[in-house]
Amino acid sequence: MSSLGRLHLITDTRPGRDPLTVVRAALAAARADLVVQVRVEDSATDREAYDLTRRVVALCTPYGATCLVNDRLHVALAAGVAGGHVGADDLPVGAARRVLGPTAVLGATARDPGTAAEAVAAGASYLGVGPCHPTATKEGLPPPIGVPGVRAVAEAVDVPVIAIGGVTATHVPALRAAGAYGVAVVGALSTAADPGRAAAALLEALTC
Ligand SMILES: Cc1ncc(COP(=O)(O)OP(=O)(O)O)c(N)n1
Ligand SMILES: Cc1nc(C(=O)O)sc1CCOP(=O)(O)O
Ligand SMILES: [Mg+2]
Repeated sequence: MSSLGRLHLITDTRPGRDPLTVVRAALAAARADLVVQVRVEDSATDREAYDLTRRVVALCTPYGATCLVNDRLHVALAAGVAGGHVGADDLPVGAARRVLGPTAVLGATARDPGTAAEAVAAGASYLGVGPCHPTATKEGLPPPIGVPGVRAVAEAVDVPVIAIGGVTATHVPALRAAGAYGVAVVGALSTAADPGRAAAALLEALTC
């Protein structure tokens, strides 16, 4: 079975957010079960992405947690992280696999079974599947696919399915029953009054 962590925290770098404080709290709760995906605003420079990634790596390493980089695979390679995540506007999955190499963790966004199967054939080692539920974190997404949409993808592939989009701990049982291996969240941790407690609740729901 995959050793990929089940709780994926995607950094919230919007103005006024404090991503490293959230990462620290989540690591204390989820330890090696945490995957931190460094995702910066499109307007951020590569230097800013690299600097944030290096700081996240320094936090993750003592816990054995995994760090990935969203979109910017050159930053992932330069920072020495475990891999990256790509979607429809990024490098194609096959090209991303060539960039990262055969053993890297490579996530791909898939919203339907056909796209999911193609991504796996091209080298994706996990899939980000959503949006499961409405979310205010990202604009321009298609309508939510819901739990049935996650199930349809999970039934079509044999790599871990990470459900994303408006996910909170209360959604996790249904998503797991639909075949999700884990979840990826922004707001459930970055807007929580107590991110450590929120991470513990998500992890408990994912592993109970
Ligand atoms: C785990 C996970 N799933 C989906 C996404 C979305 O990636 P993408 O479609 O490339 O959109 P951006 O995040 O780049 O705006 C993700 N990042 N992680
Ligand atoms: C970055 C991203 N990608 C999505 C997709 O469906 O591809 S949903 C999303 C935002 C997830 O944030 P939250 O947990 O706050 O809803
Ligand atoms: Mg992307």
